[in-house]
Amino acid sequence: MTQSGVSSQSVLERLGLSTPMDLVLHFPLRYEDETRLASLAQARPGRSLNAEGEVVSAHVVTRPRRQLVAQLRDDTGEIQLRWLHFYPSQLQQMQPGKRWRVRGEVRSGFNGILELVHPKVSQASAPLPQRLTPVYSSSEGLAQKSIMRAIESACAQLQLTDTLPEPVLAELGLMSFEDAIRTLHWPRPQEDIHALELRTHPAWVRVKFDELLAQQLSLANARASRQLRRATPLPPVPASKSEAPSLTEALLAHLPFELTGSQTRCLQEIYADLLKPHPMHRLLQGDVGSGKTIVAMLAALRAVENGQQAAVMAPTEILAGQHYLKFDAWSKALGLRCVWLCAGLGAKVKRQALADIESGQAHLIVGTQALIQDGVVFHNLGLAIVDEQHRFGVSQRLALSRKSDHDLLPHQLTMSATPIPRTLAMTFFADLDVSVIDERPPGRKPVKTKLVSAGRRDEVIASIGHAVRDGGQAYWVCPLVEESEALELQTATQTYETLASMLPDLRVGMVHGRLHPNEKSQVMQNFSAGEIDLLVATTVIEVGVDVPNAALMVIEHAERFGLAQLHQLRGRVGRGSEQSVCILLYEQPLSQQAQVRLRAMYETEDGFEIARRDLQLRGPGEILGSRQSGLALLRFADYEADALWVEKARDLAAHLRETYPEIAQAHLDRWLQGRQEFLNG
Ligand SMILES: Nc1ncnc2c1ncn2[C@@H]1O[C@H](COP(=O)(O)OP(=O)(O)OP(=O)(O)O)[C@@H](O)[C@H]1O
Repeated sequence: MTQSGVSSQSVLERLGLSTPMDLVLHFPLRYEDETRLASLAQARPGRSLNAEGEVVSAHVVTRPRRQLVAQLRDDTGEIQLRWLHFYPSQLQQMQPGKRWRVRGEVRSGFNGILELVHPKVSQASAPLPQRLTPVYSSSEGLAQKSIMRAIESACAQLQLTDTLPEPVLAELGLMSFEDAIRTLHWPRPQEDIHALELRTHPAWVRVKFDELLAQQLSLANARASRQLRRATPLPPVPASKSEAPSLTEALLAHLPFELTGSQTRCLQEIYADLLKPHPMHRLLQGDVGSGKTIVAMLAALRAVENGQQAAVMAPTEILAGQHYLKFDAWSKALGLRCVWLCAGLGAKVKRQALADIESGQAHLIVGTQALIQDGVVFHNLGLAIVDEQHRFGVSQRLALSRKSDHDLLPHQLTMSATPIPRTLAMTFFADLDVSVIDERPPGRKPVKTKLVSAGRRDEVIASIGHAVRDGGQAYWVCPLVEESEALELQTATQTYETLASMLPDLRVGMVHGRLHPNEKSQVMQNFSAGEIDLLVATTVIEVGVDVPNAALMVIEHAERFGLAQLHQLRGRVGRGSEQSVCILLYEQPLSQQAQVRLRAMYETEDGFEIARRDLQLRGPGEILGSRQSGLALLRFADYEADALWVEKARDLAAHLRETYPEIAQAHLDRWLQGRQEFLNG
């Protein structure tokens, strides 16, 4: 029991330390060196001191407040000891003539007198510890000693045997597990405290490597278990005897453009997966406007050609609606039926849609989360396409895959317009195969980005008037109000009214999150059809909106938006052959972070570069979604600083699984203890 009466066990559990492995991996925050004694003359302000001496005097002073002050002396000098709160026993302890060992941080007190405030006091001449003293993060009611004892007993219980064979350690230049753990908890005096605290010490390298290895093994297991699942292979279907072109050939002939090399390569990668009797699990990445939609449609057609259905799910009605417009137009051209499903459908239309999905009359189905609701029964779902997957929870993503019959899983293609560097993707989405569209359709001019201070708002409004009178269309993106959707709507409405009155000859429209889905898609359709000149919008237009004639975008209060979000928004322009302009209106003063973001937007239009800078600003967890990326599995390793080890861990994981599965299992078992995330990858 601890002083407060709470058991140490329950405090440890509150700290998340419930298994022996949790305790073994509860490393010190810092260390103190009590293995050497210094003389009092060596005391320096700001440094810690471990010294012995004799009490010369001790008394209680009452001004400015009651406190205990003592003087300690050795052959070289003196130091003052001070307690702001004290027990009578401490006054007793400090009787003149007694010798003590004291330890603490030296500070320069009143009149420059060097002193230790609340020093640690122990017997003089006691043997010095042989190891550096660890200091652990703790919680009220749990003494450092109790944590140390718990860790010691956990180490004894686990025995710290190595999961990796000697030759592997030698080849990688790694310390043994036991040495690493002992060094981290009880370092020898000669160890480099700095490297230990900065987590660059070889002992840290070993722990981080073990963690990365467990992560890679876990992801590889997830991938392997997918290989055991079955899916219907979707091979190319030869054109019919009548020599009519296949659906794919017909669509390619119908398109007003040729696929880029990048699109073709990604499509080939998808086709190769679809040939297999296991479910595809591929991420299609491409910068904004790189042309992912047509690649997804061609993949969907491969399912349809094989007599299977394909479904496309997107996280917002606007995005799903944009996809639907395209998929439906292509379907009509091919004589196929594409069905739309979202929450706001009227009862009759919904009934018909559900019936068509179940009977197989619907070849393609596009919609929102409504697709994974209980009432939706697919006739035979061969391919599930999920857009902007990081916006869905894991269970929602998987739910669509489970919408197939029996034990056959559909193939799964996820799409993302938030490109992350390829190596990062391969490392952290190790359970996904990745295709990247890294080329833009030809003829696109780079978007001109201008940073304009809010003081020049009126000039900007006037320039919209000019652009529209020249036949263009424009977006005006309203400020993000994170705290309140209602306030955001209010701002949008005011902006709409101001712009409409300042630009009376323009047809101004407005779209925001609170609109009924049908109204939203009506506004978007009107804008696409050129019936609206200026669209005032909240960030609902962030993803997927594709109106090539809109070549001007103004983002108000650009400093409030995240970098990825600004890039997505800007991606709505620059989709036609016209020169596009994106005006970032900002309000002074700018925070340091906002300056970095706006500068990045000004300097580059490359989504991968933007993603790289965003990673630096926000760290990967925010961007990738920590749960689905395997990042949740990492407590110690850092994706960037330890990139070199990530690759080695990946190689070793593959080697062990192939050649020494029992070692792979033992390693994973050790790291699994208490870490549920490792269980299913
Ligand atoms: N190979 C191509 N050549 C010319 N235009 C193309 C090509 N591929 C796609 N496009 C056109 O480029 C525009 C952008 O394509 P798409 O909407 O698929 O981009 P995206 O990758 O989905 O981007 P976002 O994530 O921003 O929506 C569309 O108007 C599309 O018709």
